[in-house]
Amino acid sequence: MELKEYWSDRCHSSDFKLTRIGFVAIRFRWLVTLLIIGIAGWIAVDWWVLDPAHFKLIWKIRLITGVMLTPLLPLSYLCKLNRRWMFASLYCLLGILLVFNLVSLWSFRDGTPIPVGYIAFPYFLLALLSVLPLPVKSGLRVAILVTLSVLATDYWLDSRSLDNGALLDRIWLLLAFSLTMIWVQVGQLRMLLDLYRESTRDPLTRLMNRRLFVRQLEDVRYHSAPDRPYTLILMDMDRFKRINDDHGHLMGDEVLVSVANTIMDIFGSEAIVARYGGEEFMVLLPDTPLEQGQRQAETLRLAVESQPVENPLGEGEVMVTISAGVVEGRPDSETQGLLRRADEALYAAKSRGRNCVVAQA
Ligand SMILES: Nc1nc2c(ncn2[C@@H]2O[C@H](COP(=O)(O)OP(=O)(O)OP(=O)(O)O)[C@@H](O)[C@H]2O)c(=O)[nH]1
Repeated sequence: MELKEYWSDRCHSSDFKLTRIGFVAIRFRWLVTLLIIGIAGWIAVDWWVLDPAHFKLIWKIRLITGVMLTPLLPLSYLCKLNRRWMFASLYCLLGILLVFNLVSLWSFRDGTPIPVGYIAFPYFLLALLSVLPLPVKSGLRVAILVTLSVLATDYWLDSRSLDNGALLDRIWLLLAFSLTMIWVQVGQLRMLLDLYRESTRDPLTRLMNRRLFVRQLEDVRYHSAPDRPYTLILMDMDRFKRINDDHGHLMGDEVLVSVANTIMDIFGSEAIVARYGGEEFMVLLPDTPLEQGQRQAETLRLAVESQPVENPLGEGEVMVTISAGVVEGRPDSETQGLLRRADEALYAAKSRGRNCVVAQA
């Protein structure tokens, strides 16, 4: 877990970004629904608390705010598409609510005592926004926007209210609520990151699992240009059952981890590597033609063959080999068809006696 993951979403994987945005979209929709009901429903309280002349004005302000918030409900379905839509929706919501805060406080400019619900509104808003799993940078932006808008509103309506200790008091409260909001937001982001990793990583090798790999494959396929093919390598350990039977499952696990490390060493961060099944690994090489992918698979095969794995119980070493099937994909290749072809190429490699690479155009 790195600190920069909490500071900004720039270092999150594109798949996690989409997962988080989908999560934010759902919470955002609930937030808007509650705000519409709450802001409009508060009319009943105002009818009870305010004098009739004031009530005549304030119920209209509340109703207009409710109506202005309504388009954010359909917008929340767009906001799950990408982060730009997400932030546009969030700032629209903030804009409407801060204007509501300004106009409703302005309606008390004649000196009528302001009910506590109106004074507390910006703090309530910060508390509500803590339900969104935002990184610190986004939380800070929201907090600064709310703080500046509240101080500007106060200054505009009554510059004396910010004299002496009043300004410090306001800033202190806003700071306390902002920090709490950011703290809760980051806590949720951390929980989401943990759950995401648990559901997309293989616990033994820490490589991505099949579910995430297929999503990544679809993403690469979608973004690849017609003249820039990508290559898929499906590899399987040879006679792995025998390793388990002869040396025990602990040794089998050690071999899987060792091969996973070798794959990462050979392909580096350019490739998308997954543990595809029990003793199967998959490598996706974006922007790589078949011949190049075949050469890299051969390099890997030789590397695995030349590195015997030491038994963790200190009972000697085990020789390991792999077989691999290599296929090339284009933007119009169907995901399932591509995976089936890779499986057929691997089957061909096994049929040829194992410890070999078979490429199929
Ligand atoms: N230790 C260990 N074994 C596993 C794991 N996942 C699957 N296996 C074992 O992998 C073995 C796969 O055996 P088979 O499918 O028969 O294939 P194989 O023995 O490798 O033979 P070929 O693929 O035909 O070369 C099974 O015995 C599984 O129990 C794991 O996480 N750890």
